[in-house]
Amino acid sequence: MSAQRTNGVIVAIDGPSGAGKSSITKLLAKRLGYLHIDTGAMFRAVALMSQRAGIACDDDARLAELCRGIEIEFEREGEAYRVLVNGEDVSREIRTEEVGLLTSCISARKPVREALLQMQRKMGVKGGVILEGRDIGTVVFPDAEVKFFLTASAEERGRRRYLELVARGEAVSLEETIEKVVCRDRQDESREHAPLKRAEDAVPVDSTAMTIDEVLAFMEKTVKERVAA
Ligand SMILES: Nc1ncnc2c1ncn2[C@@H]1O[C@H](COP(=O)(O)OP(=O)(O)O)[C@@H](O)[C@H]1O
Ligand SMILES: Nc1ccn([C@@H]2O[C@H](COP(=O)(O)OP(=O)(O)O)[C@@H](O)[C@H]2O)c(=O)n1
Repeated sequence: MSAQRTNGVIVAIDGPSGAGKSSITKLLAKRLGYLHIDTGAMFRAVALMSQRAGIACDDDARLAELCRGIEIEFEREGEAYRVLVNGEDVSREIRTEEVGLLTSCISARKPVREALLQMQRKMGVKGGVILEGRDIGTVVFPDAEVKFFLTASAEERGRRRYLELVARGEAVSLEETIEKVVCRDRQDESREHAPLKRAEDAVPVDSTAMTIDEVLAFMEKTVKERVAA
């Protein structure tokens, strides 16, 4: 293990939307006493700020300038966490479907990826962390001690997202939600910089027919075995 990992190992969890990354990471981090870093929330925060500033999705110069002036923090309170941008709590605002789709465009831009890469490495370098996203095991921490690639069928991931939106009171259809999930995945997989893909040494986990508890138990066991080895 790298000498910089004074707090423990780094666990990377990557995968497409709705695979269960955030839910599992939150629970796994609690069990292991590790810090949870939701990198998707960081990209969402940048997307929200670019929307507010009226920056076009492909205006790299203005996106670079925006990123230079942004400070993103996670404020933790028990199991919950808030996402702060320059001190403002944007936790709710970044979770809409609209911001999700915009995020997928913004996150493909090089200046945005470079800025967040530096922030994420700084947050995780000491170890004792689980980072979840799309490129953690391939780009952010290719030397992470444990890597998972969490997937589920597009139908199941769309169904999960649909249930979440309905519970929030949003009027959406199942078909439309599955379509949006598939569209965002395709965009994330086909981009030039840090596309969504499984690292060769990541453990694949297909959660289509697994409960959250089953996925959690498998990952916890895997991390503990790797750490012991
Ligand atoms: N294995 C699972 N079985 C059923 N529902 C799940 C499972 N994993 C996650 N979910 C639910 O699916 C939704 C999306 O999960 P989330 O953790 O936000 O995925 P991601 O972070 O990969 O986008 C949440 O409502 C979550 O409770
Ligand atoms: N490490 C990461 C994390 C997220 N992202 C981008 O951010 C978007 C939102 O990520 P998220 O994890 O919050 O999305 P959901 O899985 O919650 O739908 C993704 O669709 C990607 O475009 C990324 O490019 N790299």
